[in-house]
Amino acid sequence: MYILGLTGGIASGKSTVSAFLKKKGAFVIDGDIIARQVVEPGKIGLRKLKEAFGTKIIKKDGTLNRARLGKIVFADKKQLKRLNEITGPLIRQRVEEQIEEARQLKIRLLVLEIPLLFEGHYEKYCDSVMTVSIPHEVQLERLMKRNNLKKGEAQKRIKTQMSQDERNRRADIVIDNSKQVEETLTQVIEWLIMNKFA
Ligand SMILES: CC(C)(COP(=O)(O)OP(=O)(O)OC[C@H]1O[C@@H](n2cnc3c(N)ncnc32)[C@H](O)[C@@H]1O)[C@@H](O)C(=O)NCCC(=O)NCCS
Ligand SMILES: Nc1ncnc2c1ncn2[C@@H]1O[C@H](COP(=O)(O)OP(=O)(O)OP(=O)(O)O)[C@@H](O)[C@H]1O
Repeated sequence: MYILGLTGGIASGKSTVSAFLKKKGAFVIDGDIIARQVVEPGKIGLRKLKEAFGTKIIKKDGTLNRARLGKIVFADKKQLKRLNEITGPLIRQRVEEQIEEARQLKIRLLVLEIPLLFEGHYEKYCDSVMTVSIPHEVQLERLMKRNNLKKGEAQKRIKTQMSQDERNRRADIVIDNSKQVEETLTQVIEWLIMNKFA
């Protein structure tokens, strides 16, 4: 089984690329989905978050108030560290389990889509790492639009992550997503063909 790591800054286009890879037959493990599952009602993750951040981050229906927690952690590094210490190990455990499940299924191409791939050293599970890259201004614009954030808030979120230059330096493949989606997917197809997955 070939494991391709897929990463990129917030709103860079990872989901766009991974949806395409899925369409082309890859099996995708999505870090953002796992991050949501580990804090579902009844899970130990949610209990720990409640202990750390208080009941103000829990909605009336018992689910996590993601917008409220996001406001707290993306404005304060210490709080973000606290969040990561709680969710990080839970996410890693599920990722490792899902990699094993994929091995049993004899999957040929497994995509590990993890926003904080290098920060969490997930490259150690991967045969190679692809990063989706866009200029800072485009990233800011797409993030503000998608998450309905003010410029300052969007800038803060971007700043909590590794710089794009650093990520591009560490990755094996850099996909430019600054133009039309079709142009982005052409680069992905080229990689699939070169590596005999298409
Ligand atoms: C803070 C939370 C509640 C905000 O929820 P929200 O629905 O607004 O965002 P969502 O989960 O869809 O994440 C959107 C993007 O934010 C960025 N992001 C998420 N968590 C983090 C983090 N801890 N550090 C830096 N960037 C992050 C990623 O680029 C991610 O793709 C949520 O992101 C969370 O629980 N984060 C901790 C889990 C985690 O580390 N997720 C990353 C997956 S490896
Ligand atoms: N080439 C493109 N041109 C214009 N808009 C794009 C392009 N690629 C992606 N987008 C838009 O930018 C936003 C971010 O894309 P996407 O959700 O794929 O990024 P992501 O890296 O998965 O984000 P996150 O990690 O924050 O969840 C989306 O609203 C998407 O529709």
